[in-house]
Amino acid sequence: MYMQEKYEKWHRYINTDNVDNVEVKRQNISLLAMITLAIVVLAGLLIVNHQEYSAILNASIFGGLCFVIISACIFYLTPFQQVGRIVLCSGLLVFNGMLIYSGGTESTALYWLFYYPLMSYSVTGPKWGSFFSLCFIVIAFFLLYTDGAITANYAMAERSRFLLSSLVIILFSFINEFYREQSRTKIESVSIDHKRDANTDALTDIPNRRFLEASYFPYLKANANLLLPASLIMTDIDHFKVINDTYGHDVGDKAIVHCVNVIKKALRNTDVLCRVGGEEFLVCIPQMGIKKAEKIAEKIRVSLQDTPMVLEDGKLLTIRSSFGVSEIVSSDEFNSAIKLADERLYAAKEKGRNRVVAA
Ligand SMILES: Nc1nc2c(ncn2[C@@H]2O[C@H](COP(=O)(O)OP(=O)(O)OP(=O)(O)O)[C@@H](O)[C@H]2O)c(=O)[nH]1
Repeated sequence: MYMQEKYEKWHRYINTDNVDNVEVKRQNISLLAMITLAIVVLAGLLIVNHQEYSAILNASIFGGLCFVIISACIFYLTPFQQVGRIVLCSGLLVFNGMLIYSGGTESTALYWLFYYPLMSYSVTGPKWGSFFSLCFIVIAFFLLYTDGAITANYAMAERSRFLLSSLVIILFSFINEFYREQSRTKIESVSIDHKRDANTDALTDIPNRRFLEASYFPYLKANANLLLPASLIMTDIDHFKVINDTYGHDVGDKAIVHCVNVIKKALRNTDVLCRVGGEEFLVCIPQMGIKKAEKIAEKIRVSLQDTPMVLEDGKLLTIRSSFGVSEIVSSDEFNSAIKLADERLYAAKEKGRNRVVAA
């Protein structure tokens, strides 16, 4: 869910799952590919070659395999997915150091290590990818250029070419990942702005009916244990056509904004006010039964009646409204609760308007 301080509280309920999901999927697929590949290659090497390998090489391959399995468990079995990614990259970093140290079969270990910067950027993103790549280069430099630090037998030219080509890979991995991240953030913010606009009523700046169906009701359903019972208050300005016909459409628009401001003042920060029709609004009140909601509706009715709109010539225009209240007890009742609130609203109109009907 989207949350940013400059926006109003209801914006955080706008469903942005499809915006964030693609990036998470990309990182997860990279991780899955890396885990699968690492398990197949490391287990295969151990099974086939363990008799030919030195003890330190067998130990480093086995240690690498354990790290991969531990990180896969953290990633898939706990909520700490970034920790799983970091454990994987840390484990493979240690494993790479041990490979450089032992040299692998006939000191060919360096050929196996170019994957690491690419993998760490792809799995953990630009910041952690740079951190792991930097550690990788520092460890490789130390091992390759410290006399007696390793048992492997690399040619001098091989050492310098390995470090240089690793640096080139790191540079391009960084550029790639950094700008991909920037463009993703930009696209994400444009996409979120579009979503926000599509969920907002242009005249009043409050959420519209689409917000209810696409974002808010799914949010209430997902958190039913915490937020239900909830109540709905449907309200419709009385004789609004007369206001339009008497004062003009512009004053009609201002009257709608005036009502929104008055209704908002009677609500809590967690309540959501939506414009669901021309002069029809729906208030959603989580964690509230119908009895209390009826009182809130009455409070709104009275404050609308007692807060006339000031016209341009200074005259006062009293706006009244009718209300229908219903309750959502379980998460399959959203549509029926809206229908019931609507029916009660029209019962209030039938009974003479400017009243609340809740039964
Ligand atoms: N100014 C303005 N008028 C609107 C807007 N949306 C709808 N309307 C008008 O609101 C009026 C609603 O009229 P009706 O549905 O007959 O309802 P009413 O006059 O309020 O009568 P009751 O609801 O029965 O009390 C219509 O004339 C619409 O054109 C809007 O955004 N701005």
